[in-house]
Parts: sequence; C-alpha cells; structure tokens
Amino acid sequence: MLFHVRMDVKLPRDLSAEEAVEILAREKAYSQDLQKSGKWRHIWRIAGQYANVSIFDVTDNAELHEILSGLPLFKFMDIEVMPLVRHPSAVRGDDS
Ligand SMILES: O=C(O)C[C@H]1C=CC(=O)O1
Repeated sequence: MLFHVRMDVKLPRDLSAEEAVEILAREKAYSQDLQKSGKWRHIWRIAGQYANVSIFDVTDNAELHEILSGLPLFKFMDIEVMPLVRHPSAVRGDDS
C-alpha cells in the first residue's frame, strides 16, 4: 500500500545543540535504512519549510504506524497521512 505522508518538524527551543545533533543523526540513519529497504520510497524537502513530503510503500496501516511512531523525531512532528490508490487516468502501468 502506498501512502503520502507530510511531516512538519518543530524542534523545541530548549533542545540543546548536543541533543539536536544526536537525534538528527538517529533520524537520518533510521530514514536511510528504510529508504534502502524500499519501504520509504521518496522523501522531498518542502522548499522553505522544515517539512518533508514522503511516499511509503508498506503492507498496511499498522506497519506505517509502526514506522512513523518509531521516528526519533516523532514527538517533535506533526504528521499527515494520505492513503493512495492508482488514478484511473494514470498512463503508467506501475508506480515508477
Ligand atoms: O528533515 C526532515 O524532514 C525530518 C526527518 C525525515 C527524515 C529525516 O532524515 O529527517
């Protein structure tokens, strides 16, 4: 199942520089592992915002929830999820 996910990051003002560096490194490793696995298919920065738009390819809602709630930055994010289905006018036979 494909999902469009928007993540808006709001780091607390009182997060120390050391904590920020550590959590961002963990977030990057977590994200890149999932990208290599094929589950996190796309990640795009929204220009001018500390936010991204991503496409996930996962088995079901439960797996998506497990992945998103495991994000090191999860507690500092607003997350919006949209389930996707193929558009009947799409000219491609797959989702490449
Ligand atoms: O920077 C972000 O958009 C938040 C987060 C998502 C992946 C990652 O490495 O950081």
